[in-house]
Amino acid sequence: MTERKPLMAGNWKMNLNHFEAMKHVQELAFSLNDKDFDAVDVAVLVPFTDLRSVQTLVQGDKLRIRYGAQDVSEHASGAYTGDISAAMLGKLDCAYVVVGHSERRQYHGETDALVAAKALAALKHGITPIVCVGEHLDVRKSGEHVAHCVEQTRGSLAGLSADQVKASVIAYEPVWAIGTGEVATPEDAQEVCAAIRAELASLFDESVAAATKILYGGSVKGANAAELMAQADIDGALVGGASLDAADFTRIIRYRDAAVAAS
Ligand SMILES: O=C(CO)COP(=O)(O)O
Repeated sequence: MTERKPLMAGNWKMNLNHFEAMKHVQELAFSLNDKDFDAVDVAVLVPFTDLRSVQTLVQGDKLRIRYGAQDVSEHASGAYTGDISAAMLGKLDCAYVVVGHSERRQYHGETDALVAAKALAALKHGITPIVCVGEHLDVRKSGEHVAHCVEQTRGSLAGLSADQVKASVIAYEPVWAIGTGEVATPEDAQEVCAAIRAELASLFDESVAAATKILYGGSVKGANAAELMAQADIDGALVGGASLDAADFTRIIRYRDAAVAAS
């Protein structure tokens, strides 16, 4: 039996200014209750410019919503114009930071080695990195998707200790399913998440494989969250578009209700 508490993380991407962020977090907090937070960890991953406002709101109102950023520098400090360090995110009490999202890999040329360095920087400051991996459509069509994602996982965790991997989250996001409405079937998502978990067992040991959360991301909505969450190796979701809608994000967080209704 798995003890992994599900995590539903909303990646807002480049949406919502700090005023809109506060309104959205308030709306989300209003629609969730203690039972939801007891069952599922809920996080919002917001633009840097929203962090301070979200922190003030979450701490002022003692909300159980966690928050974090969408990227972090691999460097500690210095002449890196435009970058934000893990120490800065730590000062804002960020619980999470996304590293290696496919959009950063695609538009900013991020490599597995850089992603691993960013994950290490986050961990050093007590921030959980959400390490993203996933294949493009051509790789999926060639049938190489499992090998590709396993390789990407290995590269993106290079240099992390067993304990550091346990303190991380891995997100499998097939690029062809992101923002397209094209969700991977639960079986497709499970296949890759299981392979990633098996890789953790072979890189480290069974305890690392059993403890590390693996999320699925790519067109997750209230309507499909339950069937994805029914898979043995899927421990939550990294949600883009649907996380901008408090009602739909709430349905995702309450995926168990949909599962009950369907049975
Ligand atoms: O990239 C994603 C989350 O990080 C997924 O985005 P969508 O949920 O909009 O497909």
